[in-house]
Amino acid sequence: MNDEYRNKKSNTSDESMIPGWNTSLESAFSAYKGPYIPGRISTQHKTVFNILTENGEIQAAISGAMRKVGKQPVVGDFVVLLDQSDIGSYTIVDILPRTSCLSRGSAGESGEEQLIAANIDTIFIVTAVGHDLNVRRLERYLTIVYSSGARPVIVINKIDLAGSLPDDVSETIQEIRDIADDVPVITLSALTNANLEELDSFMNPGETIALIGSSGVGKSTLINALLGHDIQKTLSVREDDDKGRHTTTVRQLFTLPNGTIFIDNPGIREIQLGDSSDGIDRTFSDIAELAQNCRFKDCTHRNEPHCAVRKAVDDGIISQERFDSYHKLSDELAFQADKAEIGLKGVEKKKWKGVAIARKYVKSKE
Ligand SMILES: Nc1nc2c(ncn2[C@@H]2O[C@H](COP(=O)(O)OP(=O)(O)OP(=O)(O)O)[C@@H](O)[C@H]2O)c(=O)[nH]1
Ligand SMILES: [Zn+2]
Repeated sequence: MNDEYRNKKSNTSDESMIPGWNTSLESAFSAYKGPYIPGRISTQHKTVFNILTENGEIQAAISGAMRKVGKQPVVGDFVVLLDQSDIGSYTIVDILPRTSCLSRGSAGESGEEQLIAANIDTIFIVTAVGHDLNVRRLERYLTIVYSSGARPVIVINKIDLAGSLPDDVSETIQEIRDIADDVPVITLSALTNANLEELDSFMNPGETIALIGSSGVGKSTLINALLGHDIQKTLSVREDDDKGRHTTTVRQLFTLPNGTIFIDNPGIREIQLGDSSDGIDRTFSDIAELAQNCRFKDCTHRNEPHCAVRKAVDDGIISQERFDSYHKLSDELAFQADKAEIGLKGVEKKKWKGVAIARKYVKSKE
């Protein structure tokens, strides 16, 4: 634990309750006179936000004026709240200037981009030795991070498995170091904690970090290792949802004992890259493997002669259901890609779990 930070925390004003609050925010906020307090969005619900303030964690919605102009805060935003705590109410009336914004953009005609999180200083791009380790994928993640304005750090997790894999991991890691240029590349194991301390120099008190990377690379495990607890247990908050039902949510913004702030939310987790064939190949690796024996390199396994995949279905090696589902998903992904839609809008998430949707374009931030 950083002593300097501990001292700062124990004897500063109430605003130190707002993780990441600093002097430039202070001066931006000083324009507000009256019953206003600052806060930071910690969790985003449909219309309500959880906000960390000097009065503790509160819930508020945005003002009508903000709604009218389409101003939407996201996790990590520093906001201005109209404090009507005497009547038990707070309203978000403004968003303080952002230092970075992580978004996924649609390349559609509207050019609309979907903001996911704001004011992230550093993004750990997490990958893992094994299937996920891929130079091209990392290049795309780097594009996202660069356009967000945050500083990228490449984290190669599961290094404990390196020795037991058939392929030469060290060669790929060297390739990654080559394309990474001056971006730090850290190899570690979130499971055994090997090399975990190499992340220390990127985790400064008061700075905000987010993790992006494919599902299963170990983002949760890494956060747990850094936190030293089981995060689900530590950070779950029981509260009422928009319909008044009790729910358990995991706080999306939290502070580590050393004062580093982490943002981990579904929107960030859903940033998955890769062209559609990538995702399909991962989900249907058996079919992808067989497809190497099809006569045509671009065989769609429908009508082409000498299709090894259809033969495997005929031979009962691959079930008809699996084959059908493969085609169904390929079609849907192709459709999605054509629309160049980024996001999971209108798609049942469950169905898509584990499938990397084509996220063809990453719009740079405004
Ligand atoms: N061998 C090994 N396994 C690991 C390591 N880190 C995580 N795992 C395992 O990898 C699996 C996935 O880890 P998670 O932390 O759930 O991955 P995630 O990136 O959070 O996945 P999503 O929640 O889907 O985004 C789990 O079974 C972990 O135990 C590691 O360093 N070494
Ligand atoms: Zn084929």
